Amino acid sequence: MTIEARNISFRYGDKPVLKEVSFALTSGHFHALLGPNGAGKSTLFGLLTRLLALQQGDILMAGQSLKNQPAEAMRQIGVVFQQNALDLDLTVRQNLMYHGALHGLSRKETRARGDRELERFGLLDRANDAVRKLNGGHRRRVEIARALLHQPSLLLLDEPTVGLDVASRRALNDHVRTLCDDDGLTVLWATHLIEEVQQEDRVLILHQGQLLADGSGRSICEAEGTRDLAETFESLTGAAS
Ligand SMILES: Nc1ncnc2c1ncn2[C@@H]1O[C@H](COP(=O)(O)OP(=O)(O)OP(=O)(O)O)[C@@H](O)[C@H]1O
Repeated sequence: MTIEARNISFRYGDKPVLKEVSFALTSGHFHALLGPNGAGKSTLFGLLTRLLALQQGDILMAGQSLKNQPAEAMRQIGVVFQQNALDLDLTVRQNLMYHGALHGLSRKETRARGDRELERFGLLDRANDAVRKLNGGHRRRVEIARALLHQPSLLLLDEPTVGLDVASRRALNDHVRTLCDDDGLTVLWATHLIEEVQQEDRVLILHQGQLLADGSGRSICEAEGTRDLAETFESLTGAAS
């Protein structure tokens, strides 16, 4: 189950921001969408999540066209946006129950799935706490648990570690990798932080709206003749990591 972007171009007014971007993700893998600030990552996320309307090209989610079968396509994805989108005054479980209801899941089903996710995330004992009492890393975990409630095959995360300390960033990144290994989830993780990307990852480097590299971290470095991804990123984008 994968995402395929076909020839995506996008402009704000007369300003081109994405230029003929095409890629196909590999099922069950962790993909890093790496780009400096302003590269167009959030715009691409906006298109993948239908916050923005496609202007040119199409996106297939597990084979469903965003243009022609938007409801079916959207059911395939779970999304974690850059900004925290939980209700701080509701408990962890209430946040999950509400999301389950939005997806048409029964209360029983939502509770069972929610508890299973919370347990995996080591947060089941916090289910009845108001989200406000959780630290930033735990709040993000609850958001991921919520994004997985309707059992999507694809998980999209837009700079999910913004505002977290180094240890929480690493824990979150490791956790999402485990989801790929354990559940066969296909992940697209947007970031401008090279330390969140590993040589084994599929890496898509976006710069000024163009996809400059697409392949395993290792193969991209070999093609560029660089020692590591940090050097590759700097040589392709001019951005120091
Ligand atoms: N609503 C908008 N109207 C006009 N220009 C915009 C708008 N949103 C973004 N842009 C511009 O589009 C370009 C790409 O922005 P985008 O937010 O997609 O990049 P990004 O890679 O996500 O960067 P960041 O990490 O800073 O969010 C930037 O030059 C930005 O200034």
